Amino acid sequence: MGATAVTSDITADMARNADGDDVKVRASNVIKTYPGKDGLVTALKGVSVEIPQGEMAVLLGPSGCGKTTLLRSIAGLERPEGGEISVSGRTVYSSDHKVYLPPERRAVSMVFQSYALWPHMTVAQNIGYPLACRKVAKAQIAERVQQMMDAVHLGKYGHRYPNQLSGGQQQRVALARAIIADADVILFDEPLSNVDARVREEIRKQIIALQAEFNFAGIYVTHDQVEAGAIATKLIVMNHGEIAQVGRPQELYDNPVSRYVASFMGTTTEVSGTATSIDGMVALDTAVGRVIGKPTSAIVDGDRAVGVFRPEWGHVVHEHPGADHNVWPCVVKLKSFMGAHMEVVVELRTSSGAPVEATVAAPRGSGLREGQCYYLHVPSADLCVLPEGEQ
Ligand SMILES: Nc1ncnc2c1ncn2[C@@H]1O[C@H](COP(=O)(O)OP(=O)(O)OP(=O)(O)O)[C@@H](O)[C@H]1O
Repeated sequence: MGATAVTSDITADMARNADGDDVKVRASNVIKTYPGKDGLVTALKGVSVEIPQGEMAVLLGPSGCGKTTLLRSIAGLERPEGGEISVSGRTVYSSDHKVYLPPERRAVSMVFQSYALWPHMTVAQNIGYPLACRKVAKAQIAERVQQMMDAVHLGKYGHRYPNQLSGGQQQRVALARAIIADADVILFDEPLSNVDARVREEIRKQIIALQAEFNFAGIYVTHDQVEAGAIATKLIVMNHGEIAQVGRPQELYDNPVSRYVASFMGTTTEVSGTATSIDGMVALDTAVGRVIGKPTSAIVDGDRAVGVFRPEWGHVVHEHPGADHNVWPCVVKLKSFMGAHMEVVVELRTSSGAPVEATVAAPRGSGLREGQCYYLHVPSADLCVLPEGEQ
C-alpha cells in the first residue's frame, strides 16, 4: 500500500444517522479499480453503505460483484481511489482529505475463510493474542479467554493446538479471537465456506447469539442466499460493483426492486407484458391475459414490465377460486417431492401458443396429478410488477 497520510477526526455526531442510530461503519461513494488484462476493472462503482451498532449487514451477490473488495476496503486491506470510509465516527479513509489508516488502527476485527490461526499457539494463546499485544495483565487475559472459550463452547480445549481441532472448532477459535478484542466492528469474509453443512448451521447460530451478547456491528460476505437470509439484519445485494438493493431479507424477498434481486433471492416465475396503471396497482397485458400486481419499482403506462411471483404465492386449485384477477387455467407438467411441500410446474395457456411455465409450491397431499387441468391463482397483493430492464 502507498504512502500513509493520517489525519482523522472523531466526533460523536458523525456517527449518528438521521434515525439517531449509532453508525459504526459508513462508506460513502467508494470507488476501487484494479488493473485487468484489457484495462482497468472497476470493482466498486461509488458504493455507499451505513451499518449501525448491533446490525449484521450481509453483502450478497455472485462471484466478482465486489463484495470482498468492499469488505477489504473497510478493513484497510485495499486502498480505494475515491470516496470516504469511517469506523465508529472516525475517518479511516478519505480520498478528498488524503486519509488512510492501516488495518491495525481501524478498530475492526476480521474472521477469514481460512481461520488464520497461529499454528504454534494453543487455543487459549490464539484467543488471548489480541489482549497480549495490548499488554493486558496475564490474570485478566486468562479470565477473558476462559469466558470467550465458554461462549464458543470450547471451554475444555484451551491447551490444544489448531491442528488438533476440526474445521468448525478452528473457526470458533477465530470467532472468539475476533470478539475478545472488543472491536466495534467485526468483518466476516465467507467464514463458513470451509465447513460442512451441519457445522455451518451450528456456527451460524452461534454468530447470531454472540452478536446479541456482545452487540458489535458485523459485515458478512457470502454468495449463499440461504445463509445470508438466516444471518442478516440488513441485506445488501450487489451487482457489478454497485448496490442493487438494501433491506431486511424478507423485504428483499417479498418486494424486490429488480428482476436481478428477485431471482437472486430465490425461485421466480416471470410473465412479461405492457403496463397500464390502476389505483396504485399495475395491470399488464400479457400472453396469458391480464396480470395485476403491485409495482415495487417505478413503472409508467406503456412500459414493458414483468409480473413476478414466488412458488408459495401461487395456488393450484381444482375449482375456479372466484377471484377477479390472476386466475389462469393450467396443466400440471411435473411434480417434485421437496420434503415439506411439493414443487409443481404448471403450463399456462397463451394467446401466442408459446407456453408459459410457472413453478408453484403445493401442500403435500393436495392430490394434484400430472397431465390434469387446474386453475392457478396468484393474489394481486403478492405479485410484484418490475421493470423489464436487464436481468
Ligand atoms: N487483486 C485483484 N486484481 C485484479 N482484479 C481484482 C483483484 N481483486 C478483485 N478483482 C476484480 O474485481 C472484481 C470484484 O472482485 P471481488 O473479489 O470483490 O468480488 P466478490 O464479489 O467478492 O467475488 P467472490 O465471491 O468470487 O469472492 C472482480 O472482477 C475481480 O476479478
